[in-house]
Amino acid sequence: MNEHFMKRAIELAYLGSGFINPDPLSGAVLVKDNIVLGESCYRTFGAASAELEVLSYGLCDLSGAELYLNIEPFGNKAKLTELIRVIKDRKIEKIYIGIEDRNPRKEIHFIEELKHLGISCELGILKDECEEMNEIYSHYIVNKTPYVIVKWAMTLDGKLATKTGDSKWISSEESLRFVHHLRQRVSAILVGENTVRKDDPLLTTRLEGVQISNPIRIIISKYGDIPMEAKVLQVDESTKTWIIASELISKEREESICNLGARILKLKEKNGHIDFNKVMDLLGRLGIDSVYIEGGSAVLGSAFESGCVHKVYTAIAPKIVGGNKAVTPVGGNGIERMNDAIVLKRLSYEIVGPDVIIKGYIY
Ligand SMILES: Nc1nc(O)c(N)c(N[C@@H]2O[C@H](COP(=O)(O)O)[C@@H](O)[C@H]2O)n1
Repeated sequence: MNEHFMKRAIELAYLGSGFINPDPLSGAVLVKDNIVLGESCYRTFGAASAELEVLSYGLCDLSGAELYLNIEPFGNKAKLTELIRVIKDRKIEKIYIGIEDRNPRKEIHFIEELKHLGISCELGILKDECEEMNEIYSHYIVNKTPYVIVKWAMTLDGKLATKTGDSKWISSEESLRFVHHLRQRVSAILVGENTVRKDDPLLTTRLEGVQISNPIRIIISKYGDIPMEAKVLQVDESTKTWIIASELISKEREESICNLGARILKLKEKNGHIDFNKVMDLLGRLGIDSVYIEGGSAVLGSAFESGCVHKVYTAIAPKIVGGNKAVTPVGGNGIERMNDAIVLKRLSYEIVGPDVIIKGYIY
């Protein structure tokens, strides 16, 4: 039964995806005598917490009730003190918490405070699910650099496109929908200028029947060498674009891109390249907690070589295109010995339509 209510808290928490970054996804379920009395989740950045909201429902007697939270409540001292006061006043008997808040600067240790008050607390129900849903928060709050997720779709023979560069579409409609759920979760989506030139992608989130939030579109383009009519340069309130360029970008290019509403972020070149770790440091400083890299091959090569990738998704479509010139997913210099290969950890597989989606972690 405990897992059942925690599952519901997780489900609710996911409704905040894309709307509350860099705060954690949090859901709350209030239960008494195995009956759900209230449910809430954190869906708007800066709004009241899910826990406080669920406890303020109605005037019914909550003594002996239990509260299910996917993550330890976060926030400043005043907010948490108020929450603890309400929990005590309303005589909540037990609190089940999925995972602790990893914030190294937290002002109140919520679980310890409750224990001092004699309120029972159980930590670790559905821990793995709770960890995964808040992996972005848990990373960013400690490191202040974005959590980096990469994804590519490839054919069964490991190609990103045919030898002519044709890549639409490798994966199925079902896989594409899966991708849009990933886009919804993150603060930024990143591709290289070659992908913009070849695919002219929109890089927005498109999901039917769901309120969507578009990630900021980030394009790595040293000299802003992308067509002015590219879809990613058509910017409005809901579709922001940032170009990461070299400080050597020409004044004219910079002006034309900025006139379209995109923002240019300039970094020093190192050996003719923009250092990926510097990109991540900069984005972290700008409050970007998560970056989802969709390619192409050169950008994925740099991302892996820089060591900044945390999580990988690969959609493998049951198609074979052949050709030595057909590009493969991860470019760059590559390694010499198989023993030095990056080996993904905590692997899982999912059949999505006709494709297989592999998920794994670098760390
Ligand atoms: N999941 C997936 N399946 C394929 O078959 C693909 N070719 C890609 N490519 C990526 O999706 C981008 C297109 O984005 P929009 O739909 O225009 O927003 C493309 O540029 C690749 O990054 N992905």
